Amino acid sequence: MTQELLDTLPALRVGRPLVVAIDGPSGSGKSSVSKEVARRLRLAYLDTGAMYRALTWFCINTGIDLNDAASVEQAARDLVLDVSTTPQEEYVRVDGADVTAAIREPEISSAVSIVATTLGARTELIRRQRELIEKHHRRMVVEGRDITTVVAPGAEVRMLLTASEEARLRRRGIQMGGTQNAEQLAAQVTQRDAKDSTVVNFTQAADGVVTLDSSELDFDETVDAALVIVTKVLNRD
Ligand SMILES: Nc1ncnc2c1ncn2[C@@H]1O[C@H](COP(=O)(O)OP(=O)(O)O)[C@@H](O)[C@H]1O
Ligand SMILES: Nc1ccn([C@H]2C[C@H](O)[C@@H](COP(=O)(O)OP(=O)(O)O)O2)c(=O)n1
Repeated sequence: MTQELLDTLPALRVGRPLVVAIDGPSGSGKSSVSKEVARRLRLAYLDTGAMYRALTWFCINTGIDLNDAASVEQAARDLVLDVSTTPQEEYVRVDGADVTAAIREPEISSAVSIVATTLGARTELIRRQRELIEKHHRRMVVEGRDITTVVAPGAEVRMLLTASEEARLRRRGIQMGGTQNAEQLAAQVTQRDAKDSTVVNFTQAADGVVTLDSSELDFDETVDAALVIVTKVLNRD
């Protein structure tokens, strides 16, 4: 999709709200595709998964028992979090410390579901996510697991990005530089999704949510298909 064509869309005019909500399982391409979509549409960008990861990092590093729901919930309220909201730069800071790389470590990937399934912690992070969307005048691509259904069900565009399990495991394996064996990858992708699915549904599209299956598409084709969905949905309204 050419930039010229995108730039002529009336719905993209500065000042109009345009929230693009993208959900999907691990390794489906949410972060990378959403970031590029935000760049092309000149919108802000929020990776909500990074917030769950940052809270997990904070709990582990302050010795909070992840299985103690009340403590995790309190930690969510205490967390001093600064997360980037543009697709041009990526940073996550907790109490001013840069944890951008640390929150991607396998130790965090393995533990994050315990935090993400603590409902009180979700309530607090969802509140912060909505606040960030408002702060950016509702002009933002927001990606995660419950954006289309819970965080921003009123988003102008709602998409479920999927890919076969095989494609998702392969992509994550390449992304981790071949450092993880099949068992470790399954723990970080398939088993994590199974646990996360107990509190949010990101495997089936809710009413009004458009599914984009990227199994047979490469990265550029997926971005293009996502932009086609955005323009179609906006032209329909
Ligand atoms: N359509 C695609 N085809 C091939 N690789 C992809 C595609 N989409 C994303 N990727 C790559 O797969 C990896 C996982 O993508 P990522 O955006 O981190 O997924 P998620 O945020 O859903 O976990 C990244 O290295 C990314 O560049
Ligand atoms: N809106 C969200 C975003 C992420 N989560 C949870 C589920 C995931 O296990 C973790 C980390 O999310 P993240 O998007 O970083 O995960 P992947 O990039 O798919 O590995 O947070 C969530 O429950 N709700």
